[in-house]
Amino acid sequence: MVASALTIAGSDSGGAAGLQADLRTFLTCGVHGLVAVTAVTVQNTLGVHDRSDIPPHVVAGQIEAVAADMGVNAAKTGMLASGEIIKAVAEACDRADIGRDRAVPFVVDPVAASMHGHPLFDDAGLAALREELLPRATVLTPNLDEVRLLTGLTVTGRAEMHEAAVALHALGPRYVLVKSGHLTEDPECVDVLYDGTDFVDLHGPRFATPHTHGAGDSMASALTAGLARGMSVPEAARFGKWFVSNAVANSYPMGAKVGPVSAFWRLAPEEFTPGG
Ligand SMILES: Nc1ncnc2c1ncn2[C@@H]1O[C@H](COP(=O)(O)OP(=O)(O)O)[C@@H](O)[C@H]1O
Ligand SMILES: Cc1ncc(COP(=O)(O)O)c(N)n1
Repeated sequence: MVASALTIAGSDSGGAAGLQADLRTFLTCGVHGLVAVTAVTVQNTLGVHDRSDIPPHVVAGQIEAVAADMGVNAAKTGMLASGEIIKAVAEACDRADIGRDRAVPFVVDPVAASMHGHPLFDDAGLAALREELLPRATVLTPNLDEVRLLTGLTVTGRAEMHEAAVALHALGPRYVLVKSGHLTEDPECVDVLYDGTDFVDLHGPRFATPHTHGAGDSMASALTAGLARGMSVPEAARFGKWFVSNAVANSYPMGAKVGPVSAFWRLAPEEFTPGG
């Protein structure tokens, strides 16, 4: 049986982040990708220039249609665009048995802004994220900007990442995975997983590349793929960290500013020989 993973996310026309990064990661991690599109962004390496949100009932409909017919082994969120979409997602996830303490593990990546600083949801979205999604999350995967938005804590070092994980765990998720990409002074890139009792430090090198667009989405979607394939949360977190470290190591320039991380590093070399 091929496992399936669902991403509930926005489209990035630049193909670096959003549902495009998620589907590419699912593919290279050997799971079938299912999608509930929340918004279409007009985006390139310079920023998010425009967007159109999908009606909430259409977002919910996509989740329920694939869950009822095809089955979902794990699900994740990315850009959720608005409070109304978040409420519709929460209700659809309940109907599809997605969420902590339910059959289908749920990774909530609390994407609040693009790396260029453009907001990807409004104030109502932040309130709905706290009330509706954090308590439903099997794993919450914030970056350090999202930590500040959700807790008010400013993290400048590894010890503070542990404090932030404790504060976030109190908001309802089963596990918290705090991502360390923004601690640019740290020679290593150590993410932290916390289950309410124990901390697991996920070690990895810090690569000196400016091209990290889509790193967060790739980490969360590899983690989701691991869960879909039956890994435990700590195992899937290690898998996600391993996947994204390689994706950052193989990132490439494209466009005027920050280029994408690569999911290609897992693909086999081209075997077709023209005329052969
Ligand atoms: N320069 C880097 N070298 C190695 N890993 C990185 C680097 N930047 C980010 N990562 C990894 O990519 C993932 C995303 O990190 P982060 O940048 O904090 O999130 P986001 O992309 O959501 O802002 C994390 O697992 C982090 O450890
Ligand atoms: C549609 C969409 N979803 C998510 C992100 C966040 O990714 P990043 O932090 O790499 O900009 C994005 N820029 N666009």
